[in-house]
Amino acid sequence: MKIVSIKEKAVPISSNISNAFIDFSKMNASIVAVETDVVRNGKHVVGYGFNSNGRYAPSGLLKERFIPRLLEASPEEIVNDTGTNLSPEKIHQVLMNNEKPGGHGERTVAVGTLDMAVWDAVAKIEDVPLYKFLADQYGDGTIDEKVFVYAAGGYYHPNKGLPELQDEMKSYLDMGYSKVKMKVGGVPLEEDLKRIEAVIDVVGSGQNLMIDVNGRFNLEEAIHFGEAIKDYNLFWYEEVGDPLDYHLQAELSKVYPNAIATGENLFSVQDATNLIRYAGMNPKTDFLQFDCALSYGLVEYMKILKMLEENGWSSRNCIPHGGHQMSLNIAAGLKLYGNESYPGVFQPFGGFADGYAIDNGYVGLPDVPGIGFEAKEDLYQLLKTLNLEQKKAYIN
Ligand SMILES: O=C([O-])CC(=O)C(=O)O
Ligand SMILES: [Mg+2]
Repeated sequence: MKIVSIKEKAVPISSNISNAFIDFSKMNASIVAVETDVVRNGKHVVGYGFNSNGRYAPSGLLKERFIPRLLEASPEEIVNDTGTNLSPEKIHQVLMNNEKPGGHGERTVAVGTLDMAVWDAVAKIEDVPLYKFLADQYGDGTIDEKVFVYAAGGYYHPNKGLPELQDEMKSYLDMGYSKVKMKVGGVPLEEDLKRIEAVIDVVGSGQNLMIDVNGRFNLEEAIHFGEAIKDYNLFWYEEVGDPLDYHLQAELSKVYPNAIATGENLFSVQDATNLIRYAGMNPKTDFLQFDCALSYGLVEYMKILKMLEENGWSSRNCIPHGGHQMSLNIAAGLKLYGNESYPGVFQPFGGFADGYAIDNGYVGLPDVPGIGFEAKEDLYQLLKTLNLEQKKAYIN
């Protein structure tokens, strides 16, 4: 069993939305296809992956370093002990060969992108959905039949006033979501409070609303804003300060009484460990948003889950960032609390399988081999363009 070829290209996911820290006018993402020599249904098994939104396509890292490194590995270095499938753990080792610890940078995104494609291929070779493979091999053998998902949006956007913000949130409720998320921290406090109240009017209660600062506030602003919103009793107050400022997080946790969420910009098990050690977060109330596609992939994410367990946290504290099907599979197979979803933005990467409507804030998963990209037509059409280029390359 071997990897025959790996293709990568950068595709745009740009739009004119902004959060409190960045706009998305130049945002893109890498898509990859890992083709194996294993034949299923008369064709080579191909695993697909992509990086989550918020970090740019790591094309250079993939093309110059990680793809050649994986292609140069011998079959013994990448195949499991029984020789029946690829080993994501061994492939992780190969990819991380000659990489120093610390300073994780955006190599974590490159490795996370390839890791997604490897898991897709592994589950396709087993001929089962990834969530089932994870539950059987790494979990307790059972799956969550439906997964909690919330609708993330509420971005700042030119010409978007309160009525437009309310219409957006109404549309998410109409789709079947029960909780929604909006951006804050990009305009003066008074204006954000009006935006929050306008959305609570639509969703009925602060418990149906999350707010996301995208790391904008310093400690004083974090506490001041927290004081102003605490009586709304929001579902969570997200990524309030710089993601690596554990002191800010710890000081905020002392005074803000409701749930806090963070972690989408922590990219390694060591960063996650520091958060749990030093940031004063509460395993009874708080949420962790590590996104495997940005942070060395599921092999690293499982190390994070183990670290959490050792520190008295549960997988049920986790609701990953990114709104992609990879984390949805992890949520169902390894029993997370739920997953993010972007019904209105970052298409075709956000959202789930076609024909699986959201019902009262929960979504089901398709019974197809792999991650399920083939059950999401717009995404599959995009991913397939990698294969077409591969075929052309063979003819030339
Ligand atoms: O706006 C973004 O970068 C996305 C984000 O933080 C989220 O989905 O939580
Ligand atoms: Mg966020």
